[in-house]
Order: sequence, then C-alpha cells, then structure tokens
Amino acid sequence: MTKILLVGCGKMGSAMLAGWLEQGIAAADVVVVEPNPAQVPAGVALVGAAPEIPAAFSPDIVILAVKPQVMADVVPAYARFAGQATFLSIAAGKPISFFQTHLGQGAAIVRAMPNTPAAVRRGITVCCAGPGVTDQARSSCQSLLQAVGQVAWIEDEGLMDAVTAVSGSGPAYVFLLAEVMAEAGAWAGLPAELAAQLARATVAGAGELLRQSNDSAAQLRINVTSPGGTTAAALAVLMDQGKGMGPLMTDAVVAAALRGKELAG
Ligand SMILES: NC(=O)C1=CN([C@@H]2O[C@H](COP(=O)(O)OP(=O)(O)OC[C@H]3O[C@@H](n4cnc5c(N)ncnc54)[C@H](O)[C@@H]3O)[C@@H](O)[C@H]2O)C=CC1
Ligand SMILES: O=C(O)[C@@H]1CCC=N1
Repeated sequence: MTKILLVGCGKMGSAMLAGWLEQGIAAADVVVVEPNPAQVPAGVALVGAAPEIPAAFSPDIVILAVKPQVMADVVPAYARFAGQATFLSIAAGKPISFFQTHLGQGAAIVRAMPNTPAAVRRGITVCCAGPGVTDQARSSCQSLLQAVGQVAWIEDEGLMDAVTAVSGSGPAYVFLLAEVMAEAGAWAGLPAELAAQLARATVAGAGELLRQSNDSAAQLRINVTSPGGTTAAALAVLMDQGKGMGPLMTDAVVAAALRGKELAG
C-alpha cells in the first residue's frame, strides 16, 4: 500500500485525511507531522516535527499541506525523502520551481490544488506534475486524490492560480452565498434559524441537483425561472451586467488569482 506522510494537518490536510480514512485507507499507512494535534484523528501516527518521524517509515508520497508563508522554513527537513518519494504540494501560489530549490532539482514534485469538500469525498483536485514525476508516481497521486473526489491534470502550471481562484477557494464563495441568503431571509422577516435552515438546504440541494443532473447550470437555473415570476424578478438583480453576480465573481476570481501570484516567492 502507498505510504503517506502528511505534513500539516490543518483545515485542508485534515479534510483530505478524513476522506482517506472514510474511504478505507489504512491508518497504519499514514504518518502525520503536525505541531498542533487537535485536528488529527485518533489512531493515526502523529509526530510534532520531522526529526520524530520513525526511521522505519519510508513514505511514497509526502503531502506538503502547511501555509505557503511557512513552506520555505518547513520543506528542507523533508529533502531526505527526495529520490524515494513524490512530493505533493497543495499550497496556493507556490510553484514547482520553489520546491526544486528547497528539495533538489531532481525531486519529483506534483503541484496540486484540492478543496475542502474532500472531507466528504466530493472534492476536486487539479494537479500539475513536475519533470521528475514518473508515470507510476503520477498514478499513485491520482489514486490518493481520487479517493476524496474528482481529479484533473493540467500540463500548463501557469493555470494553477486561476484553478485555485475557482475551485480551491470556491467552496468559500458557496458558503458565503448560504450566509447572505440566510441574512436576506431574516431581513425579509423570517426567523433567523428558519432562514439559515432554508439557505443551507437550498444550497446543498441545488448542489446535489447540479451534481446528479445532465443539464448545465444555466439550464437548471432556467428550470426554476417562470416567465414573469418571482425568480425572474430576483435574477434581474443578480444578473445585472454592471453590478450583478457575474462581474462581481470575475473581480473576486481575479483578486484570488493575483494573491496566488503574490504567494509564489
Ligand atoms: N483551506 C483550504 O480550503 C485549502 C487550503 N489549501 C492549501 O493548504 C495549505 C494548508 O492550508 P489550511 O489547511 O487552510 O491551513 P491551516 O493553518 O488550517 O493548516 C496548516 C497546518 O500546518 C501546521 N503546521 C505549521 N507548521 C508546521 C510544521 N513545521 N510541520 C507540520 N505542520 C505544521 C499548522 O499547525 C496547521 O495545522 C495551504 O498551503 C493552503 O494554500 C489548498 C486548498 C484549499
Ligand atoms: O485561501 C487560501 O489561500 C487557500 C487556498 C485555496 C483555499 N484556501
């Protein structure tokens, strides 16, 4: 079985770990390095720092899941695994060349961008393989990530900041939608608890319908919209070409992608 070393078990690392364990990946095949153990499930080998990794543990995949801002301090301690393991970074912004600098030019590096729905095996991860990555290593990464959702590979690393802005950060946009729908419902007179229940169930139900349906998102929207009805009145506001959701989302995605570029160094 593939041996996994997970470096950083915060919000994203723990979401992936939860998905793997639920999917039947053996806890015995995982070692977690995490100085703050609160989010690490019982039964998984946990160490606080790289020197404490058991000498007998030889990982096939080292997942780098710490914040981009601390990556340069954290990564060199794992250079000893270069040559035997593939490094799978999930950090926003950090390019493959950054890891080659810190781990050696020959290190096998996959840059990936997952998202937190991995915790319920509904994630999507986009991967880009560096030059040292063998077909076998690529296939091991594919299997691991596929256990927690969909996987797509791209050749052009330059697209990763845009990927991050759409699917990496995207769950936050959807949760915000649920938040503001609830607030709007309360503003319209609903009890706050009922408004929150309606917003949550509607976002989750619409998401599930989108997942299961063969129709496009646009068609599913049209299916809700009776001519001259209530939805059309709302969409006239939300689809305003100047200040509706379209231009607002474009601004948001551009801002996220720019931030990714800033985190590169
Ligand atoms: N949160 C998200 O939705 C997503 C995050 N990412 C990426 O995942 C990475 C982690 O992000 P989050 O999980 O959100 O952050 P987080 O702050 O929740 O998790 C980072 C974890 O790293 C641990 N850590 C710090 N120093 C360490 C060290 N020396 N060794 C081992 N662990 C150490 C921290 O204690 C923390 O638990 C980032 O690079 C981020 O760009 C990627 C996709 C989505
Ligand atoms: O906000 C961030 O920087 C990370 C990357 C994508 C989602 N969370």
